[in-house]
Amino acid sequence: MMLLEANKLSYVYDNNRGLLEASFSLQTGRVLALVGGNGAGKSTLIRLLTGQEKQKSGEMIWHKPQTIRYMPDDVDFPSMLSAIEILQLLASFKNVDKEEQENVLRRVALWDVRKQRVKQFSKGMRQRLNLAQSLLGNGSLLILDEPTNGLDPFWIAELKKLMLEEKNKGCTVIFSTHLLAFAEEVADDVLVLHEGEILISGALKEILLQEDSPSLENLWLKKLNL
Ligand SMILES: Nc1ncnc2c1ncn2[C@@H]1O[C@H](COP(=O)(O)OP(=O)(O)OP(=O)(O)O)[C@@H](O)[C@H]1O
Repeated sequence: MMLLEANKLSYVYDNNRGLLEASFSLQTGRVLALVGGNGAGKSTLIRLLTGQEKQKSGEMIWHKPQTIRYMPDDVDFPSMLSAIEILQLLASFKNVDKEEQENVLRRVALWDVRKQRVKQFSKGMRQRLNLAQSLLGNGSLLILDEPTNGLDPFWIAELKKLMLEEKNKGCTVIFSTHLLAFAEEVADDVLVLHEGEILISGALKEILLQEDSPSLENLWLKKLNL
């Protein structure tokens, strides 16, 4: 079932960079990877999808109203609060009960340190707390901005499992990443951005077959003539 259609979606900053006339569509229950190099436009697109910014031109048609759960890329938690206090605070906005808060903390292995101040957390632990808060609630669309940032290989593998669990519950997942192999392992669909424009978009397996490319990395390098 169609979830979203973007038609010539643009958000251009004063320096003429940003996202330029992006057109794509997304079906419900799919996992979409937004990939591309630094400055390609991934975060700009995520800001439009999450409603943090409004496009300057073009349109975004949601075929079904969505409750969005969101993992930002640079979260600054109040460092004097503990992990459980932060989660309780965020859970109160989403009407999530205590049991679910506890489950989520266990899922990201922060249960034992839940009473520690976030100030004492490593980068990866803060990122796992960020992941935990995004998993709270029942939003039908989960948007993750660079979720692998700061995670070690074990947690990258766990993240993959968590994302696929959400997909299996019927949730649509959109995430951005620089890790092309990770994108290939998790995503059904891919949107490759380059300098604000869409270079490749569609079902990943079909694209690789059509382009006769062994991997997304190979295809990306080929398209950029690198
Ligand atoms: N606030 C801003 N003002 C001016 N230009 C901006 C602003 N934010 C982003 N840009 C420009 O828009 C383009 C797209 O940036 P964006 O942050 O969306 O890229 P990205 O794909 O998320 O990059 P990265 O992988 O480095 O996080 C870049 O050229 C960037 O310089």
